[in-house]
Amino acid sequence: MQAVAGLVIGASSGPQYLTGDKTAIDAFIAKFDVFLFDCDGVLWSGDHPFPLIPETIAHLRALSKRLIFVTNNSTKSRADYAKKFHALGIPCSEEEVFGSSYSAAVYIARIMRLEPPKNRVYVLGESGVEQELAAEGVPFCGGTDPLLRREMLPEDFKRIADGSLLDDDVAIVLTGLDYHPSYLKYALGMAYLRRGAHFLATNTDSTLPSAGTLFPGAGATSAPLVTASGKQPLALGKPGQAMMEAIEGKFAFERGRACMVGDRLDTDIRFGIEGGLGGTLCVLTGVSKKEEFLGKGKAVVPSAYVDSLGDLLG
Ligand SMILES: O=C(O)[C@H](O)[C@H](O)COP(=O)(O)O
Ligand SMILES: [Mg+2]
Repeated sequence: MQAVAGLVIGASSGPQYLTGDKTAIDAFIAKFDVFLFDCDGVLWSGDHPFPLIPETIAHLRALSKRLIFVTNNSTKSRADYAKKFHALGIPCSEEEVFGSSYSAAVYIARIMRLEPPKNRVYVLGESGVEQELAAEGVPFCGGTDPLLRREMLPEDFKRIADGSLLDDDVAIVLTGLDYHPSYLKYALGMAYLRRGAHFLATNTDSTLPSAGTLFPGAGATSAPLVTASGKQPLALGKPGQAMMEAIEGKFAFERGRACMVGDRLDTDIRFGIEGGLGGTLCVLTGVSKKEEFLGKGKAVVPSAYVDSLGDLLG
């Protein structure tokens, strides 16, 4: 069974527990041609891969499964991720990575298509966002600009109010996971939103699983701007279906033969279920715990779950 509140799909026998059951694991894998893999909390925790990840990925490739790595972590570009995969010994090509920073850049460049010069993006986030915007030819400012990594000075209030510190070509404010937030960066973001800029986010995950624990996520680093502006951003990562359409457009797969593998119910599993995928697999090495989906009346329930991704080796 997999479900989102009010929408129940398949037999109501609850999610299948696969760990240790080789027959069930092989039968589950055989149902799918394509696996969409979340990254943080599934493949690794920060820079620490979970056990047997390279072997599991190689096993699925040997079964001719197509693999797409779908992460909400916007701090890295697809090129950065290909390097990380390589460094961790996980076979993967840049083409197989689809991150929320890429999703946002594609949405801005190919869907919004704002006319220059008033098409610049003010970024609250890290270099992954900037790299993907640059790859799509979208101009940007803010982000990793070292001039913004400083204290807010008294004269900054006046210069933001009179517009002399603002870029008149900014038409979009885009937030992502930001490891360098500052009052100045929020004040500039607020000023652009008050001027009518579109408010977008790569993702709004509340927490980031890393080093075996949880840290503030992208949603936490953009929250001050949400509170100050009273506006909610359009999120272009999971569980948003704009990302699913973009992935399907790029990889052309049959949704019924695809499985979403993730550690987070409100992003990964919801993404797979609302996307009408054939199945969802929850991995218990990250954010969500089995108590959150076992038992009656649970809002988001995966098709199956394992303790760790390496359990798929049986
Ligand atoms: O705060 C964040 O951005 C998220 O915690 C992080 O992006 C999650 O990445 P994912 O699990 O989708 O790879
Ligand atoms: Mg995750």
